[in-house]
Amino acid sequence: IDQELFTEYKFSVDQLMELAGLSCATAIAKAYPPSSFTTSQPAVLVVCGPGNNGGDGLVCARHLKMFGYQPTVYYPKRPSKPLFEGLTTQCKKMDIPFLPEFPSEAAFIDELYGLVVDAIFGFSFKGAVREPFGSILSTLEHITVPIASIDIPSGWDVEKGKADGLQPDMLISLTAPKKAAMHFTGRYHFLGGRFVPPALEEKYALNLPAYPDTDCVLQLT
Ligand SMILES: NC(=O)C1=CN([C@@H]2O[C@H](COP(=O)(O)OP(=O)(O)OC[C@H]3O[C@@H](n4cnc5c(N)ncnc54)[C@H](O)[C@@H]3O)[C@@H](O)[C@H]2O)[C@H](O)CC1
Ligand SMILES: [K+]
Repeated sequence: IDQELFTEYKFSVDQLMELAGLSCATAIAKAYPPSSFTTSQPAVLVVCGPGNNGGDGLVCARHLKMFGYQPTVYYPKRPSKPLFEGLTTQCKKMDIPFLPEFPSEAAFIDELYGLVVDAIFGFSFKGAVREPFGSILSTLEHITVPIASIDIPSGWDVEKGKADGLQPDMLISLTAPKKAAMHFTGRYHFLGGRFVPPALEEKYALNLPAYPDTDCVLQLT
């Protein structure tokens, strides 16, 4: 589906990433309004990985800032491609800080942030997790503040999930929930990425639920 959106339907990655990231920020604003934060500021740590899932995270961070949150980004592996360089510059010019190092202890994250956005890996994650992401995921497994995962909880097999892996409080499935979403036990499951043309939806019998009027997200659970 992802391939066909680009090759047959002539969407650019930038376009879909913008809609995906906007969906994520919108879903987060619905589940965790700034007034629900117990930290002095609605501070959000957005952890971005090396692929398009990380790009969704950068877009999400920019929209969160627009929505009145205080996002901070951690982006350790930055591809040298205009798309990611552009998204990084846009965030920096929005005064979104980029952490030089990942907090060494889970307690530091709990103290400073009210929410963590997991934009590390999406549907292309495979095999055993490589550094620096192994240590990052180990730390995230021990935090107590909620985690909102973009598309798939990072480190999970896209179909089988990972019983002893990250257990996010929120999942924002993009385009359509992946099979692993069956193993999601958190409080909020949203669908985002309202960009699938009806012909493509029919071809793969996606059977997507209807989004409410003009909304870019739909709460599933
Ligand atoms: N059509 C859509 O639904 C859209 C989805 N988007 C988002 O894109 C991701 C998928 O992006 P992709 O670039 O294909 O890959 P990932 O971000 O999932 O990760 C690839 C990245 O990670 C590295 N990697 C893979 N396995 C490992 C590992 N075991 N250890 C360490 N690193 C690993 C790999 O080398 C790559 O660098 C999808 O989920 C959505 O979030 C788009 O925004 C567009 C529309
Ligand atoms: K993720």
